[in-house]
Amino acid sequence: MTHPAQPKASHFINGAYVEDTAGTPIPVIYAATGEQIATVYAATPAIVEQALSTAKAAQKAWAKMTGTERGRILRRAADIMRERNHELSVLETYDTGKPLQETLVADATSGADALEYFGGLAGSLTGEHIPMGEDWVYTVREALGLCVGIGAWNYPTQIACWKGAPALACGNSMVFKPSETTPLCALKVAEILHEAGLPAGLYNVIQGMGEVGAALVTDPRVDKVSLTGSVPTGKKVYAAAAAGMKHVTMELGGKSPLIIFDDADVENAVGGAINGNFYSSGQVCSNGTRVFVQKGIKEKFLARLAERTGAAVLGDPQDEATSFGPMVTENQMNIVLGYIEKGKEEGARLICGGKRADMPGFFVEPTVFADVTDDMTIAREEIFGPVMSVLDFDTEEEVIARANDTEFGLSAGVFTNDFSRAHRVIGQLEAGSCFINSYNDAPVEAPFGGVKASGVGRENSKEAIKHFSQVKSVYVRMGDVEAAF
Ligand SMILES: NC(=O)c1ccc[n+]([C@@H]2O[C@H](COP(=O)([O-])OP(=O)(O)OC[C@H]3O[C@@H](n4cnc5c(N)ncnc54)[C@H](O)[C@@H]3O)[C@@H](O)[C@H]2O)c1
Repeated sequence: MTHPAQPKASHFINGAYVEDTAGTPIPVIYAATGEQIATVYAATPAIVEQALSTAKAAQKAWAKMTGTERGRILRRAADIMRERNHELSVLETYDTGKPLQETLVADATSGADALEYFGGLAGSLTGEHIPMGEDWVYTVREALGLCVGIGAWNYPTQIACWKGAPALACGNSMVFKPSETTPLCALKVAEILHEAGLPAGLYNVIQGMGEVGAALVTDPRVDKVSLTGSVPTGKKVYAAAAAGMKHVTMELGGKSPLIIFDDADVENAVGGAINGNFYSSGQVCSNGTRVFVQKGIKEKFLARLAERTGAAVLGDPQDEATSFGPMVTENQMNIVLGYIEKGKEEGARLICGGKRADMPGFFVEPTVFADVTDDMTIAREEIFGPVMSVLDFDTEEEVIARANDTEFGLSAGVFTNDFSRAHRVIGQLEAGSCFINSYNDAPVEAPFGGVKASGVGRENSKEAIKHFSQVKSVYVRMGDVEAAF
């Protein structure tokens, strides 16, 4: 019998599901059991061509509609997503292995927030009037044209919406390629957008590995590329886009610092460290995986952290009582286990976890290492799994320098009851998305993105509008033209 997660077809192009079994088969494996639940096929060159030519042809008429008309469709899609939240959350759990307890509140919900927010903004996208004496300049905010979105595997619904919603609000069309690891959810986003009244051809989803992504990025018809992925992929995609002088948004990886001062509330700091390391089994780009704890609070912090981490419920992710799911793939599990072994070898002190869980599926226990030093591999490289490194520090000045000593700059957090210190420290941290006495909140109203190797541009908020549109300026002369001859 066909599994309920199996989509109607692999691709969604020009308002309809499209299949082409000539492409490489991509098995969809449910991470909690290891069983294959669906198959999709990578886009062939013919499918890539169909998606790009459709998106190119549909864009101009869409950009001519008023923002309010475009926004109404996005807001209708948001309503449909909320009505179907349960069904979409179950699918997100099949796609990623993340527990339903999380997906019910984080994924389709966040996707719907983006559609609603950018739907609301669409009618307000205007230019400026700049007086120049008798003359004047006016500016017009215009769409970029055809945008490509490329997704990572940790938030397939959210990423499809965080890229699609602002792109469409500004009058662009999009071809979205989900990660080959989680190909299912973006198809539902496309289906819902069209059900809400989106004209055919404006939001297309095609499947495939890196080479399909590369074919999209290098196509001369494409005006902008928005990637969520790792730093090595980001470097390749950014370079390919630069060769065609295309706009980019790069949402890449991190190794973010979370700094806990002696005067912090211990329960809140432990809660922040758990949210910043173990949510989605640690598969979150903004995670605060270098937890710097001031020496006076260290043992108290570690004791409560170990106690509370012991309360994680590993199990069937479709059971709402489960609070901690598997790694997305067997390969990702092995990468994470490799880092855990490195941590042990390099002399970090294991506080809890530290191995594969004794159950089916790709589960790794939530793991905490203490006495981690700055030069250890687990403190330097992005692990993308449930491995928290706790490092000691003495002074504010010292911790700021150590926190910034990384190529990454996605996020940073500070826990302290001294608010002048909180703002002083955050002001000196090299990171794009920061938190004070909290961690990993990502509301659509707040800009999200990184500095240094963690990325270029911002998603969400009004900032995203700037990255999916461009400004035309028009000088208007009221008098005669003076010329030299
Ligand atoms: N900053 C953010 O918003 C954010 C959010 C989630 C994940 N991430 C990062 O994503 C990474 C994990 O995701 P992943 O393993 O899927 O990343 P990845 O870099 O392996 O792949 C990302 C996407 O890029 C595609 N791709 C690969 N090579 C390509 C090429 N040459 N041209 C075009 N596309 C190509 C892949 O098929 C996939 O869809 C982590 O580093 C994580 O930190 C960042």
